[in-house]
Amino acid sequence: MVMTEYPEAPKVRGAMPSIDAERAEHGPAKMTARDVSVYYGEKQAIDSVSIDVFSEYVTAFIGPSGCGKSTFLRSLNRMNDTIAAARVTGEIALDGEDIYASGMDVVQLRARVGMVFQKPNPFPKSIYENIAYGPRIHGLADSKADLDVIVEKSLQRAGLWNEVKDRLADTGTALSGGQQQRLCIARAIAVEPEVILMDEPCSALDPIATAKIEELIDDLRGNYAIVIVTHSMQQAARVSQRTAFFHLGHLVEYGLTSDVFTNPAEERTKDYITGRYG
Ligand SMILES: Nc1ncnc2c1ncn2[C@@H]1O[C@H](COP(=O)(O)OP(=O)(O)OP(=O)(O)O)[C@@H](O)[C@H]1O
Repeated sequence: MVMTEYPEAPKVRGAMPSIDAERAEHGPAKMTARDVSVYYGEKQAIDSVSIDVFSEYVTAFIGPSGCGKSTFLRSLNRMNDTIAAARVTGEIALDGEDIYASGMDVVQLRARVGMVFQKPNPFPKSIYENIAYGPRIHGLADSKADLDVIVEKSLQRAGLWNEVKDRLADTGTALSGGQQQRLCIARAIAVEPEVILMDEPCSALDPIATAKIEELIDDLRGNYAIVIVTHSMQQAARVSQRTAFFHLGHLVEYGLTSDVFTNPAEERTKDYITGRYG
């Protein structure tokens, strides 16, 4: 189903004029959310959030604990479907197509909109198999040779190839935490996603492994729309070009990262980035 075009940018205060200008330059957003609310049973966790996500940028979701960042992130590839009490209203589109439409193939959607979790979660299989599994089930390889190429390319892109090329048969769970997280990123990349959602991907990692993931995010920028939930404002400032500030289930402000951090439009954003709560 093709959804309505949205000529107007979502009505959120912040640096929208700049985003409007870039939208004019880059064309339509990769993903659009309009009036999205998410409930867990009776409890509302997200209230009428509208946002555009572009392929050209890394977009950071920031805000105090419990404000709904992860909930909203999970609604972008229907991971909330796996939570029985969760209900999503409003519209979310990928290239203009309603991802909650009844005919949507959710397995295919989650390949197009991949996800990397807080805690690295490689399959308890070999490094090779961790990467090969997705392309195989999605029919992206015709032969073992094709699969070998995909595995190598994905590990290269995730900056892990040189570290693991001689031990592809070893189990993925035997790698260090940072390597496991890069393996998970390689696994997401292997099925040729258009969007990669990252839910606090560095929170279980030490500073060196964190720096490597941040470098990797920067390398991947522009090839995929990347959305990252982070508790670290320094990280948001380092890796993202767009920042969305959430508070109590609302999207308070969304704009250029540089503007959100140096000249926020909203008092609540200012209080958060200056450490008055959170
Ligand atoms: N599976 C669930 N069932 C019921 N309520 C939930 C569930 N997951 C989250 N919530 C509630 O929804 C609200 C938003 O939670 P969410 O985890 O999305 O926030 P967050 O901003 O990502 O928090 P954090 O930064 O602490 O991870 C919270 O009140 C939380 O308790």
